[in-house]
Amino acid sequence: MSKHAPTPVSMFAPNILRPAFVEAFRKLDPRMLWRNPVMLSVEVASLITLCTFALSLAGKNGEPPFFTGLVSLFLWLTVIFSTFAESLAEGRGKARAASLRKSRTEVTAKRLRRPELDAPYDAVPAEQLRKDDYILVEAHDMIAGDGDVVAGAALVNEAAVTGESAPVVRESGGDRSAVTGGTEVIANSIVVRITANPGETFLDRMISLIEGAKRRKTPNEIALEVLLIALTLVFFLVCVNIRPLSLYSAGAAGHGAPVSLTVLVALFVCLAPTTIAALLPAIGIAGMDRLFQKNVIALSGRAIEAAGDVSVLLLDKTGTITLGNREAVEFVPVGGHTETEVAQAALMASLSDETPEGRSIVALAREKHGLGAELPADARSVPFSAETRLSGLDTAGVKYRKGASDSTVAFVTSLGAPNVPADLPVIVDRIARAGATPLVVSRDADVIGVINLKDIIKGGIQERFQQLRSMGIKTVMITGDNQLTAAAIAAEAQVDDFLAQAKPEDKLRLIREHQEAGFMVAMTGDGTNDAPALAQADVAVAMNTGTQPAREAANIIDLDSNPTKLLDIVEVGKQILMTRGNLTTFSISNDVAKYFAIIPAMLLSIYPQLGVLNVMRLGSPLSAILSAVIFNALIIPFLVPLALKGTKFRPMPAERLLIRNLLVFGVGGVVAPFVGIKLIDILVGMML
Ligand SMILES: Nc1ncnc2c1ncn2[C@@H]1O[C@H](COP(=O)(O)OP(=O)(O)OP(=O)(O)O)[C@@H](O)[C@H]1O
Ligand SMILES: [K+]
Ligand SMILES: [Mg+2]
Repeated sequence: MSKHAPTPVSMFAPNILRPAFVEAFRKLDPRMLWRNPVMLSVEVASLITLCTFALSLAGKNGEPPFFTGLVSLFLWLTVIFSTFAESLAEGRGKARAASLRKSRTEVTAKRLRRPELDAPYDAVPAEQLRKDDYILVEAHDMIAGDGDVVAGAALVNEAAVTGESAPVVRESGGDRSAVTGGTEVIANSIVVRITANPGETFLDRMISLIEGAKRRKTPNEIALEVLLIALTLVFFLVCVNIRPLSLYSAGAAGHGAPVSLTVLVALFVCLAPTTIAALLPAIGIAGMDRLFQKNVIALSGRAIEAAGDVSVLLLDKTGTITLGNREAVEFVPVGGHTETEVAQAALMASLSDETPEGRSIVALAREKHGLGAELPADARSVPFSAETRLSGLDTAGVKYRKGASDSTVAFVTSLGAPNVPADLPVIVDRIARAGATPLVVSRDADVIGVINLKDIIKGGIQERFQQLRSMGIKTVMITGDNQLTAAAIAAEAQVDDFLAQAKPEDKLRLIREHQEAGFMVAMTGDGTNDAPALAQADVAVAMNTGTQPAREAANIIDLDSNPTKLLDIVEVGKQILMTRGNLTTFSISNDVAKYFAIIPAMLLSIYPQLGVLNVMRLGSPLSAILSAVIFNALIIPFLVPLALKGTKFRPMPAERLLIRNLLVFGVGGVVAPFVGIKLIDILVGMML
């Protein structure tokens, strides 16, 4: 269906592996590594062992150089495997960012002196454009910056940003007015009001995000990291105290050697939670990348993780569940008026209405009834707002209005002596029950008729809502539209619940209520009137086809404008949380085996009784320590594919999943090193 910009398919493709390898060494710089304190401590440990290796080469250290050398080598590898995993996770994003940069070529903009299609303009380089400048974009021009269409309508090719090759309509007035810099107009001309200064555009944000420049740790990540640092500190203190203890004990026993610095450092690294610390950054980055491959731009990792815990999804109707091009298809008279009268009044009420609905009414009046009119000189226009749900025009002392049924009836009532025909509710009902939007037309205090605005539900939406339901996520449609239309669309789309006649503040309130009840709330929307609700939601997904305010209030943008994308977002969110938990369990239960390998080896010469702990029957004390260090390093690349691809997601109840994972990774984490260290010990024994 959609053609994506050429990006490397696999994280392990050669053109990703090679730069990641170089990057892995660059990340060894302590100024970069300090973001991962546990790995920084391993780097310091590697440096120390490098020194003990140099000393043993010079014969100033009792230990054999092969031992100190191999320990040092594998400690360095432990750090490099970690930086390599992170670089691999960033790889595909960097490649895509590079191709985005290329598409952001030098553009010349036509800066208008007045915000009109035929006003004179100056040609200026795109970098000189500022917020609130107006530019003219004609066929085959590249749009020079982010903005809103304020006049005209055009076909735009957004492939550079979305990877989608089918052109989309961008027009002034409605919920499809936002344009993105770097995309190309392929037919017609538009006037665009620039909304972002150079360097702050959507493309810029996207590039810096996927390059990792703006990546912040999520609260979950920080919490886990604090735990890992605390564990590391504890093991550090243990190791620091072993040396004086062993010195004293060796003296008191009169035999045995005190524990060497190399062995202490090795012990420290083996006990510290290095496996999870090494893979922690890669897990989050890879998750964002997996979403990105699905054309979803997450502006924060926190939003994705919140999606893993979402229990309610609110969606707006028009433009989110439906295609959003509500078009007038019929004028229906009431109270003995004629169809032409309705068309006439509807036309007058829409002459200055720049929304797509308004324009479609003018078009229908012209095409079907041959009507047309110039905007009268004395006209005072009443623009549509989501608050009033009404729009119209006052001219020559006559008030023309059209709007939601209750709003229009309330308006004519407010004028005094209203004429609301008895057949109005019947007509409004008929249209609404079919899932269309009825707009009631009035001329002063007279209700003349009803406009039928049709909209179409996006394809394949029902089964995706069904899937959300099976994951325990409730879907609620909120719309400014009337009860009957809302009910009809809700039934067709198969959402769990709906709220009709909602004003922007109702959407906001509904979200707050759910949040106060302790639920994580996701909101999907496209309109300016959705922006406050989007800003309040924990997970706020804006359709890329939506308005600029909606896209700014959101923390996730779906380039494909598909409301059911939340399913993918939830899945990736859950995967990130699960992968992190699983690898932490694995990493910590690994320690059990390492105790059995290292402690007896280390203190055997002082306390021969410790031999009973040597259940693994490892070759020699040196080989035991070496094997533990090698295992500790090699387990990281072994787990990289799991960290990057994420734990396979299974829709099952959370508790069962938790127990299953604890069993697999907890027990696996204990068993794996017993087997691994024993095997490496045999290999080391054969080499010596
Ligand atoms: N141009 C217009 N002139 C007059 N009334 C309109 C116009 N456009 C919409 N309406 C009426 O106002 C109501 C609210 O419209 P609005 O687009 O704000 O709804 P919304 O909350 O965005 O809907 P949704 O949530 O379904 O997108 C519509 O249901 C319709 O009855
Ligand atoms: K470790
Ligand atoms: Mg809307």
